[in-house]
Amino acid sequence: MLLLEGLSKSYGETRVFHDVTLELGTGEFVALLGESGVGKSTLLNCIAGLDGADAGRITVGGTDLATLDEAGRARLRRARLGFVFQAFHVLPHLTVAENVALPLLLLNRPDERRVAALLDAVGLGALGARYPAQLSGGQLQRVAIARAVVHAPGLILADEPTGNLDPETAERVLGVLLAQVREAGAACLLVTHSEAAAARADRVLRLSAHGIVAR
Ligand SMILES: Nc1ncnc2c1ncn2[C@@H]1O[C@H](COP(=O)(O)OP(=O)(O)OP(=O)(O)O)[C@@H](O)[C@H]1O
Repeated sequence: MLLLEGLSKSYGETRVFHDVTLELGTGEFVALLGESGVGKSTLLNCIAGLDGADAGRITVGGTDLATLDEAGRARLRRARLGFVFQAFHVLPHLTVAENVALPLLLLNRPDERRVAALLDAVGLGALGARYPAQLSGGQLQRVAIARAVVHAPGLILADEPTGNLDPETAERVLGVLLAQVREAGAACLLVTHSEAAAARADRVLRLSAHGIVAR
């Protein structure tokens, strides 16, 4: 589902990562660890086509991102990708339920039952009519997780999705991500500092300035 080959990225003189190679198959749940600032979020942004790598190749579902223009990358993101951003990026003028429904609307596949089921699954079943400003940080994080998986994407990129959650709630949302992997066959790359989250993964990798290695 995802193939990274010799991926390198610098910001000016600062090398972020170098020669990253990784293959992530359908139905695989992989945790990516690494020190703060080592480039984990930047790597996810490159995979999503939101940032550009300096060298190497990114293939998502058999498509080389370099062969797509901006509109093509946006289409690929919409159809195949679910992204849980570290900063959530929940839209403030939409309700919780509308935020979660958005990926389905963009694909012309509205499905209120699916939205309601996912809100229930992340423990927000009673809060669908609220606006983001009326939620806690951990609740916003769960909105972002429900939104990332609502359209059953083939590839889920999750940046610290349990960072603001208590252990029990964290376990619950990991279960939602795992269900997408185990039952819907998604591939999931989970960036985390949490050992509990890493323990649920099929493989645990570590990103350093030299590349990605198995931990
Ligand atoms: N737009 C940018 N311009 C310049 N440097 C940047 C930019 N974005 C990120 N960086 C730098 O690139 C490095 C990698 O940042 P990134 O956010 O990818 O790290 P991370 O591993 O996700 O960190 P954390 O675990 O703290 O979230 C950091 O040193 C950061 O300061």
